[in-house]
Amino acid sequence: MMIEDFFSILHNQNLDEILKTYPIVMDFLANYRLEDIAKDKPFIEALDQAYDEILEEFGVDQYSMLLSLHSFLKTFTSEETALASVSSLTILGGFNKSREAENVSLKIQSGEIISIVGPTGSGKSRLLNDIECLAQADTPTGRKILVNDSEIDEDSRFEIEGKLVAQLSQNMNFVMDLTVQEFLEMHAKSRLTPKAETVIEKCFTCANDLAGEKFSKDTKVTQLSGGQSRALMIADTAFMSNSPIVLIDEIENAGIDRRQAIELLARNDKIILVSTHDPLLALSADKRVVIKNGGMYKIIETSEEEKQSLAAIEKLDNIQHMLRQKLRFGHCITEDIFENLHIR
Ligand SMILES: Nc1ncnc2c1ncn2[C@@H]1O[C@H](COP(=O)(O)OP(=O)(O)OP(=O)(O)O)[C@@H](O)[C@H]1O
Repeated sequence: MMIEDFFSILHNQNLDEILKTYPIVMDFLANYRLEDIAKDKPFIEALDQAYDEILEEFGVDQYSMLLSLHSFLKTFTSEETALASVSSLTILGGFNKSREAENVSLKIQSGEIISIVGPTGSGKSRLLNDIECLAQADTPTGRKILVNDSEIDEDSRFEIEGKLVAQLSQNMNFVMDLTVQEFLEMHAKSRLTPKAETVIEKCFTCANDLAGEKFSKDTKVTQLSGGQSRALMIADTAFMSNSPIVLIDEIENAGIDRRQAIELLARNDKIILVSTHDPLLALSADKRVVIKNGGMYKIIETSEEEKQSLAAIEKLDNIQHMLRQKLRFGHCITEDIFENLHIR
């Protein structure tokens, strides 16, 4: 749908017709306490009648309210389209650091979780970056990213880039001195999130569940620990972003419940790529890409045997977690801990 179509719809169609096609518009109206507005006229005419008080309260005039609804519809429908329309992502091989051809290409279907493994400095983040910018043989690796088997032309590449991909990177540095509540409100507003208050509450509760140490809504985001800010961003991405592709760079250092985080992010048939050194995460994925010297070297499908080994890995992981907690809370590591675990 073209942008100007919405203008003509908003000018010419009665609100009840618009609501039939776009029920989400009710959320927009509710945000401005306009649920009771007359529905048997076009929006601007209905506003004309009795809503001066509300307009004044929100500090907007009728025209800016119209623009706001227009951009709400535009964002909502384009995100819905982006989400609905990505059924696969294909990475066509380019070159490794020695300029040898990568003889591997990978097609990822929606709903799949892919891990990326390889030594430090081998090129895992580079692969994520290629996907984030929807590379078209114009990055150091020469890789090409296809969406639904098609190349992406220049215009749509920059238009869809931000909507298609959400990235959680290793360093979450907040520059603005906002509280957690203000930060979530700002995101909800900029993404025109329907039912913003409920979603903000969900994000906050979920971030606190994921993070080892609790924080409050009044905590400044600049004061959150690495793990807490990562947890906040994961919850934010899970509940407020409609991007069909989520890229995660090394979640293991974050001090949060990693598997819970991945499961949360993988809702709604999203494509998830996670770069990791963590066996638990690597084997929780459907497939893993092994990176060597900057190139995709192998794709390994997680076998049944490997999946069954996850229970044992989880036990080891719990032991690590228990040791970490003991150290964190000032306890000493003694022989009897290992004897009780039958490790010695
Ligand atoms: N195929 C390639 N061609 C040229 N340069 C590459 C290629 N792959 C990776 N690089 C470069 O190698 C460097 C290290 O890569 P990257 O940061 O992706 O490694 P990593 O595996 O994520 O490391 P870590 O595990 O330490 O986070 C980067 O400068 C990256 O741009």
